[in-house]
Amino acid sequence: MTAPEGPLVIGVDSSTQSTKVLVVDAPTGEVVARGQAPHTVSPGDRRESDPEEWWQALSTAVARCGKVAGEAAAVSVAGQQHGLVTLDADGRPVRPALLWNDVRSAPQRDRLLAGLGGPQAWARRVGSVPAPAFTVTKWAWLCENEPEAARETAAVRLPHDFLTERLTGQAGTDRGDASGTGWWSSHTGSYDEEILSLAALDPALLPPVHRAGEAAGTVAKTDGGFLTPGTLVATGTGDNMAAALGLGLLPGQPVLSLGTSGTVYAVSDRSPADPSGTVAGFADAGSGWLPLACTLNCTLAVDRLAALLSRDREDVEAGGRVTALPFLDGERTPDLPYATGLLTGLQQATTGGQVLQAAYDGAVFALLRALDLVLGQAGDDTSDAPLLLIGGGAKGVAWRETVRRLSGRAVQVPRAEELVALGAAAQAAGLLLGEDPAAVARRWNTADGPAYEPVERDEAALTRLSATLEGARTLLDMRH
Ligand SMILES: Nc1ncnc2c1ncn2[C@@H]1O[C@H](COP(=O)(O)OP(=O)(O)O)[C@@H](O)[C@H]1O
Ligand SMILES: O=C(CO)[C@@H](O)[C@H](O)COP(=O)(O)O
Repeated sequence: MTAPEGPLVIGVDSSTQSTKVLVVDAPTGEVVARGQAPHTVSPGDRRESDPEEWWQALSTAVARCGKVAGEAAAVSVAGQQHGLVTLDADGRPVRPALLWNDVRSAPQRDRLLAGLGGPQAWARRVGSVPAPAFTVTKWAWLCENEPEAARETAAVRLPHDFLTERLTGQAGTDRGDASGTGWWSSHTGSYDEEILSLAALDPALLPPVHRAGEAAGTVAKTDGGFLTPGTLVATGTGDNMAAALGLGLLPGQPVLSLGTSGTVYAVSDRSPADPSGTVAGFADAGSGWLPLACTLNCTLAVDRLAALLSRDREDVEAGGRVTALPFLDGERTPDLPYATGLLTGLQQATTGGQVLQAAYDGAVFALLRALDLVLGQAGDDTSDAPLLLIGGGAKGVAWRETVRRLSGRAVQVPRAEELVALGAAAQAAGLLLGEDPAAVARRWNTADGPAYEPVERDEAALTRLSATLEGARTLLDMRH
């Protein structure tokens, strides 16, 4: 079978909760088909998923797009960042992948920080101070807790590398996703041997890092023949880098993404280095950078509180003095990996709707607190730019109104949904057409959507949240 010539391309978003696939017309950006399939994440303290399930989900989601998927000339896979995928000599997972939101590697993170001379040394060297999300901390956890699994590992991959390699039969990653490992420097654009040695990871286990715009290969063969052999495969990238591409983002445009993770970021022409560790100095999927802060408790935490209160997620009420820090899974921003959720200010008159609103406030507060630092690292004036609101939560009125009230900024909600998959599609289209993927996305007008005027910032709520966070630090830092 010969590979199709286009104009269709496929963009894949293999994120925490599901795989989403879009078949897109490369010249116009029109989405002609979409498919989705869920993932399983282990409950309790572990956050693990089986990479084989991602591969199956990819096959199912492509099949759900219908026959048109077989007509695509190029494909690109974006994936949740940081996850540690360990493969044996036959390319089979040695164990389930340790995901970005698994905080069990917090003690190993602390030791790695000290081993290199503290947070400043890490920021200077690789652009980021690793959180327990970073792959390097997960590898250290594996070596310490499951040394046999570490010994059996013949290849270390990120989620999107694993899927791309399954498609092409060739190892490779990209600079965006590599910058979330902790062992690749976004300053020098190379693996850091001293850090690899500190983490006891053999560099031979790692994939080569493709340059932006390079092909990762072509579809070699797929189990169910779900993509046509010979189809071009772009490098792919991390999901946040893909969303930035999908928006055709330019410096000076801040983004707030509401998904399983909450993220705030901007693209930048300068290489970030935040010694406080709040801002990760990621590389983007092109030749620039993506200073970003990420929270662990966003849509799932608020949905969980809504479920506990037996309320619809939109059923919020204003008023009262209740304050919530919804750190149900520990938290990364602020850096409180051992935290649990906190509710304070409950009174006889407090209503369930006010408690739910407080959960939204707490989740958004954590992101907005980090946004100023992100924009400081990016270094571009964003004062006139609306905050671009994306991710599954951007569909919700309660999320949008909370962001407006606590930020005091204008907000724009792109009409295009699935910006991660669209960014991957733009990468595939860029490869097919020989164009810059971000320029392709700008031509597709993916950021267009309703704009909402600024409203007065709710300083009283922000002050209450700051005071609660500072007052409860000891409690939130306590190991349970
Ligand atoms: N209409 C909606 N209103 C508010 N939130 C929504 C809506 N639809 C989906 N969501 C939220 O979106 C989240 C998934 O977001 P998404 O960005 O797809 O996640 P992921 O991080 O897995 O990519 C769900 O946890 C859900 O809470
Ligand atoms: O850890 C980060 C960013 O550093 C997360 O943003 C992950 O990339 C997971 O993303 P989602 O599944 O929530 O999209």
